[in-house]
Amino acid sequence: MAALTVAQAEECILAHAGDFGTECLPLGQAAGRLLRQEVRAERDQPPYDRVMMDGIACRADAAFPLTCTGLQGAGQAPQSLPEGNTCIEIMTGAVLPHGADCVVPVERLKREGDQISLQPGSAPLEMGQFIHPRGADCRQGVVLLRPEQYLGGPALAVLAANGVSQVQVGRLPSVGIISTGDELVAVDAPVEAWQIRRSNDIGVQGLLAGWGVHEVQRSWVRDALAPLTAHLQAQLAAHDVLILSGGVSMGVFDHVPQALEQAGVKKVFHRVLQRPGGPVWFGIGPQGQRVFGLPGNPVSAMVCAARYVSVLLRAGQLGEAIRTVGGPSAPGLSELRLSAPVERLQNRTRFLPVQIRGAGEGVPCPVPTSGDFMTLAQTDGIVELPPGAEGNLQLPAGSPVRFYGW
Ligand SMILES: Nc1nc2c(c(=O)[nH]1)N[C@H]1C(S)=C(S)[C@@H](COP(=O)(O)OP(=O)(O)OC[C@H]3O[C@@H](n4cnc5c(N)ncnc54)[C@H](O)[C@@H]3O)O[C@H]1N2
Ligand code: MOO
Repeated sequence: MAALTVAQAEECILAHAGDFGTECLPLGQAAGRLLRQEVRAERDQPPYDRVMMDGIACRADAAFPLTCTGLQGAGQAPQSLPEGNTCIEIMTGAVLPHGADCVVPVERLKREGDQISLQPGSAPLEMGQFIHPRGADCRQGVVLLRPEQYLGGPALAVLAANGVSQVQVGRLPSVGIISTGDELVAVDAPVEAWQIRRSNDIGVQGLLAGWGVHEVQRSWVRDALAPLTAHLQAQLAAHDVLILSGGVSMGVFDHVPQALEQAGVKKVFHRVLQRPGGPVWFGIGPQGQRVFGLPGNPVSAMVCAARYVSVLLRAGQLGEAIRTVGGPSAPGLSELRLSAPVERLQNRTRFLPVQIRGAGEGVPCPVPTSGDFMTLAQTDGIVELPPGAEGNLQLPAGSPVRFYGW
């Protein structure tokens, strides 16, 4: 099978993303999730004519001085303004008293006993001033949130304000992250001169945490077909999604594709026209598990997780019926402008690490090879540079490019 373009790989992932299902969560646990229900306004918002300033409520055509006949705070049932030149002392958030049609802030008033007059030079009263009318924000029954909505702070506040205490959201998958490679040792183990510490697995776990996925198990297996196959079978039984790193290129110890096949995982694609991360692998397990084989080089592993695993997670949380586009599961900048010219590649997509500067500018932070990952920690993500044509590889400063954060 020929290598796919990045767009084709994304389409394949979307077509095979399936549906992680829906779950009902108490509002306090729903932050960062994707909504899978429609939410309508429980009542008009604000639900009553709401006083916007601490001061008095009166009639706009009343003649000062006014006689103050009562005090009404927020959370109290509305009083009635008596006939004549009267007012009620009122607090922000209170219901407008019956019969009143304007509010005067306390800074504009002088008080002597129960007699209230206007400060000299105060503007004339206008009907409706400092009153937030019932229904001005929204009318009862209008659609406020739709499926696919990211539940950040403002959306959670809307849910709470409308009495939604239990919310239908996309379920998150359980993920197994598997490092392969005989050279890899644990972070806290003694390390020989010919060994390296494994870092891709925790790096991928960090990305998953940023997308709200916390049910994660990390494991390691050596480069041998039989143990790899057995480990894959066990991990497939335990998780909805597997993310492997290493062993997907052409070395004699790169057993991952064969072991996946033996474990019943059907290949959807292997290799994408991109750098880094070209050897990336994706397939479907016997019970519909989604399986990624990320190339082992650390920059490649991060790039492929940021670009492809993010697409699967978002799509699987939304299900086929409601999802419209792929992309990162959390909102954020999705397009940057390049701060400097960059070179595209011919016939393949280039993923370039960047720092975000100011309002949506991406500063290129190229790394010499996909094994140089120490400076990646100073970057915010990658931009996707589509292939360029021969003789026209340079992309000028200011060009808009798609951004994937980490
Ligand atoms: N003859 C060819 N050789 C290679 C090709 C190719 O097309 N033909 N592709 C190269 C590219 S591109 C990449 S990327 C790598 C991908 O290789 P693998 O996925 O098989 O990964 P490994 O060989 O197992 O490891 C590569 C590199 O990454 C280090 N590594 C692996 N896992 C981890 C981990 N969990 N934490 C930290 N570092 C890890 C590993 O030690 C190697 O140095 O293949 C090229 N070769
Ligand atoms: O994914 Mo490889 O460089 O393209 O390291």
